[in-house]
Parts: sequence; C-alpha cells; structure tokens
Amino acid sequence: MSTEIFKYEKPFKLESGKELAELEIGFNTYGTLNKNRDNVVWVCHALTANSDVFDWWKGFFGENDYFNPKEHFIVCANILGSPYGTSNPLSINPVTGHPYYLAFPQFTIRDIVKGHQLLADHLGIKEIGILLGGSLGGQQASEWAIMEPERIKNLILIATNARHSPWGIAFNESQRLAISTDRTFYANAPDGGKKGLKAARSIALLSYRNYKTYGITQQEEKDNHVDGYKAASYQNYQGEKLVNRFNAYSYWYLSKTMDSHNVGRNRHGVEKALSLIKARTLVIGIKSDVLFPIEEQQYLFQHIPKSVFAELDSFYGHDGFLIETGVLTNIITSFFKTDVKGKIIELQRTA
Ligand SMILES: CC(=O)SCCNC(=O)CCNC(=O)[C@H](O)C(C)(C)COP(=O)(O)OP(=O)(O)OC[C@H]1O[C@@H](n2cnc3c(N)ncnc32)[C@H](O)[C@@H]1OP(=O)(O)O
Ligand SMILES: N[C@@H](CCO)C(=O)O
Repeated sequence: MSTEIFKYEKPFKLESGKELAELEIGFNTYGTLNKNRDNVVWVCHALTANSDVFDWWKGFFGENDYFNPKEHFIVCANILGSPYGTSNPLSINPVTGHPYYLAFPQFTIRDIVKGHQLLADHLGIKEIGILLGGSLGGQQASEWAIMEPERIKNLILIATNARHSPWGIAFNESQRLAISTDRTFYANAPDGGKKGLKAARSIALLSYRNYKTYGITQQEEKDNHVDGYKAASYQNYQGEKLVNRFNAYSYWYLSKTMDSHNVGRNRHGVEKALSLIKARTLVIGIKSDVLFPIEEQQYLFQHIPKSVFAELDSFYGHDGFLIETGVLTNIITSFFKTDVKGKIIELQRTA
C-alpha cells in the first residue's frame, strides 16, 4: 500500500506560537468511506512506526483481521516530526532551502493532532467511528477526543497515559543524553547521531520489555562463557535496526513531544480535561508494562465518563500492545458487543 502525501501550503501554527511555513503529511488509507460516512477507523501510531498500519499491526489490521477494508475506512497518518512522509527535522525548510535539523521547532501532541484534523477535513471525514492508539498513539487519541469530543464516537486507548510521568521523562532524557554524547549529532547531516541513536534505542528497549521478557527470550544456552551474551547481542541488533530506518533528529524531537504530553495543560487540570471526552471509551492496560504502568490506564478509566477498562495479560511488557494482536482482537470484540463481559473487567469507580 503506497503512502500518499497531503500538502498544507499555508503556515502551520504550533502550540508554542512558532510556525512551520508549510506542512506535509504522509498517510495511508484502506477501504472506502461508506455512504453514511460512519465507518472510519483512525489509527494514531507510536514513536517510530509509520502510516502503513497493515505492515506494523498485522493480525489486528489486515484483509481478514478485526479491522479490515471490507467493513472499515481505515486511516493512519505519519505523525509530525517522523520521517515517513511527514514534515520532520530532515525536511527542507522552505525559508532557508536547507534541512531544519535542530532548527525544527519543538511541537506537542496537540500539534500532531492538529495535523491529523487538517487531514481528516481534507478527506471529508466528519465523524470518526473508532479512534485508537497505543503509547504515544494513545496520547494523540486522548488529546483528539478532548479537542473534538463530538467528532470521536468510540475511543480505544492502549498502554498510554493522560500526562507523561517523571519516570517516562527520565527514560527519554537518558536516551537524549546518549544521543548528545555523539558529536556527529551536531554536524547537521542526515546520519548525524547514529551511534547515539543506537544507544538510545537500547535504553528504550529496557522500558518496552522487562526482566521476565529478557529472562526468557535472551537466556543463555551455555553457562561456561564470560562474554558475548545473547542479551548484549540483542541490544546491539535492535539499536542498529532502528538506526537503519530512522534518524536521531526525529527521535530527539518526538521524545520531547512525549515528555510534554499533559491533557490538562491550560484546561484546568487533567481530570477536568478527561471529563470532556464524550466518546464511548475502552482503556486497555498491560500488567507487565513498566513504562506506562497499569495504574496510568486505571486513572484514565476512572476519569473518562463513558469508559470500560480491560487488562491485557502479556509477557512482553509495554510492546505487548504491538505484539498481542489476538488478545487485543478478543478484548475489542467484547467491547463492541452490547453485553460487555468476558475479558472486559469493569472496575468500580471511586468517584
Ligand atoms: C520500514 C520499517 O521497517 S517499518 C518498522 C515498523 N516498526 C514499527 O512500526 C515500530 C513498532 N514496532 C516495534 O517496535 C517492533 O517491531 C515490535 C515491538 C512490534 C516487535 O519487535 P521485533 O524487533 O520485531 O521483535 P523482537 O524484539 O522479538 O526481536 C526480534 C528480532 O531480533 C533478533 N534477535 C533476537 N534475539 C537476538 C539476539 N540475541 N541477537 C541478535 N538478534 C536477535 C531476531 O532475529 C529478530 O530479528 P528481525 O527483526 O530481523 O527478524
Ligand atoms: N516500540 C514502539 C515504541 C513503544 O511505544 C515503537 O518503536 O514505536
């Protein structure tokens, strides 16, 4: 499926007051908008993914999966700052004629959503039947449901939070420290900061998985060696894998964007902001997630008015939201049945 580009040829004003002279957004669609225009499924992707949701969320999105083009009009847009078709630090700044690199303005989750809104308008989408996302994708989805409560009918938030935690910010800062020790990052070249990015991904993986995941997937078969461990090889491999498909500048900016996520900013606090959501909402938490602990999703559930909570039991930790497509399908099937039982756990509200 090829990625299309939407060009917004006017200044795009950011939450900070700064602006981009123009904006490009890479996006994919699957299926067709029906006559009633009520079959839209909009996916907000996480940190390093792209708009081809059929590629990275296989088993959940596909010809014969829960979300399929026969029933749904599926849209996924590459997020602001990411290098898969959308304006990002490696794009040419039309004002200077050179790539932005570190002159790219800092942006927020709200700015990413503002870009999604422009694209939705361009595609003639008035109503979003189901808006969903995990992690940074869930941060966008919750923001959007607050920014346009009437437009979003159903909302699915997975392994995400209402405000990024000090713990999450500390992980991101540690990754940026790794990038900043790589002097090539300041050289303004497309491959600047590659070694730093590799170290950053290695740090990030520790938060995406956990002790148990490594204990099982990276267990040594032999016990008589003193170096060259599987876990070490895995960290190197994963770091290189990201370096080969991403860039340090986008990673730097997107990690800052995650840090500033706070649905309560300028809205009289987080609880007040969440109370504005009108969509019927499914919040899914992963028990083994150390980056977005399940308490964060329980909090969302407690404060989003029409919400249901489900626990996803995965041994993968945070990345379980990308991997456990079978369980996700079961949970969502239950959510959309009128009789909400089975894997859906309805918690008692405290307020
Ligand atoms: C253009 C593109 O590439 S699109 C990229 C799409 N990526 C995204 O959308 C981002 C979201 N996705 C992700 O974060 C990840 O892909 C996840 C979480 C879904 C899955 O992670 P994966 O890396 O596929 O799985 P996992 O952690 O099990 O690692 C498996 C890989 O590590 C390798 N590996 C496992 N153990 C070791 C080891 N000890 N030493 C070296 N390599 C190892 C495997 O051979 C495998 O390699 P492969 O990816 O080349 O097949
Ligand atoms: N593994 C995810 C980040 C975790 O939310 C990604 O690379 O996009």
